[in-house]
Amino acid sequence: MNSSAFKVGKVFGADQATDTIYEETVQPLLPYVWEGNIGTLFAYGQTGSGKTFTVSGIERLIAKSLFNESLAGERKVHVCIFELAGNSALDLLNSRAPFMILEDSFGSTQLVGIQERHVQSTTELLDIVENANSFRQTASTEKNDGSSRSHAICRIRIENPAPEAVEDGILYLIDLAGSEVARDILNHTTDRMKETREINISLSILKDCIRGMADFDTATAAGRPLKKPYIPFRQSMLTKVLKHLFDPDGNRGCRTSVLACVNPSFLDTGATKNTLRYAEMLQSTQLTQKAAAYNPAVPSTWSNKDLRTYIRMKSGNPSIYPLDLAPHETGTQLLRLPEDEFVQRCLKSDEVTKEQASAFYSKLWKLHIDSRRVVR
Ligand SMILES: Nc1ncnc2c1ncn2[C@@H]1O[C@H](COP(=O)(O)OP(=O)(O)OP(=O)(O)O)[C@@H](O)[C@H]1O
Repeated sequence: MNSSAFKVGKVFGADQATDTIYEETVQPLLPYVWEGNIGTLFAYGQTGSGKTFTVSGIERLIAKSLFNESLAGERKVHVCIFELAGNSALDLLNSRAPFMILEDSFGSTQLVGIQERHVQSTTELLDIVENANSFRQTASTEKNDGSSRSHAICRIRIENPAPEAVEDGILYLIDLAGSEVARDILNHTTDRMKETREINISLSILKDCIRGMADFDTATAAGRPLKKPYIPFRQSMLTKVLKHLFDPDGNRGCRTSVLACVNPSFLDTGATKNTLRYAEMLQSTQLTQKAAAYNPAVPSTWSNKDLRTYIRMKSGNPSIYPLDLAPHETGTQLLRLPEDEFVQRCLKSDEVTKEQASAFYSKLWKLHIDSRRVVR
């Protein structure tokens, strides 16, 4: 017999409960997300290896943790749940209505047309998750009678109502569709073959992104960073949603836990080795981004202090009072303000005219758009 060794963060055996997996992999993400960062959990592995079982269990445990007293500070919790099947993005909280996945001018992924629910208790969140799961597309495969034939994503957005809060925290819980090997798809119909092909394409783009990040990290660690890695995250809807992990120009703090699920059977050895190979690659990559450093030409990197300095220096004569225009906002938050409100705030400063305020709004936006061109 040949044996193979893989280095991963932690190993959980068949006798371990989902609670243990949750405590060691996902619970540590919660305080991080609570403070305005992005946490991601994704489960991958071949069909029938326990992804849906584990992620559903974790969703239930999160519903309990989010509303207990251990996380300090007032927050609002918003949830949306959707699936990515083939080339469609479908809203599981709105009877599988289609919606679009787009990128805004700040480089953030936006789910346009999806329904997001404000939840205030564990029971409410549990009901929503259960309701969404009942809409999920499943079918029987050789390995799993209730196999998920789509990627299911639960996005929990944590809004901090405090005025000085920076960004909303986001937790993504992702149950990927299972990969199937050739032996298991011999009896599939044409439609099922097409579906399997689409699943395999999106999983393969995910792997390309992981490999791209791993190569970049290895080169950087060895002191010879690649110029700018090409990571094909815009090639599938799944990796567009996971853009925060793969975009080399990303500027949000994020941490990720990955569950690599395997079947302990002799016939599945090939698929298991493949899953573990990527788990090992992910272990060294860690998919952790740091917030972008301050750049005077990129308004989305400005703190409130940087923004106030810019307003003081560049708002013209008479100058706009920084405290009137941006009492606590960052560069990104000020840019997201509707133009009317921006102008109204400027008009609080002595002798500032509407024309001057509008011109300053345009100047800031021009700088932002130019900075996006440089970033790309
Ligand atoms: N830890 C576990 N304990 C008990 N039963 C489990 C466990 N993990 C999975 N199962 C059972 O194994 C079967 C397959 O699991 P599951 O549907 O979670 O696999 P999957 O990886 O999501 O598959 P697919 O990719 O086909 O959707 C289910 O009947 C599930 O209840």
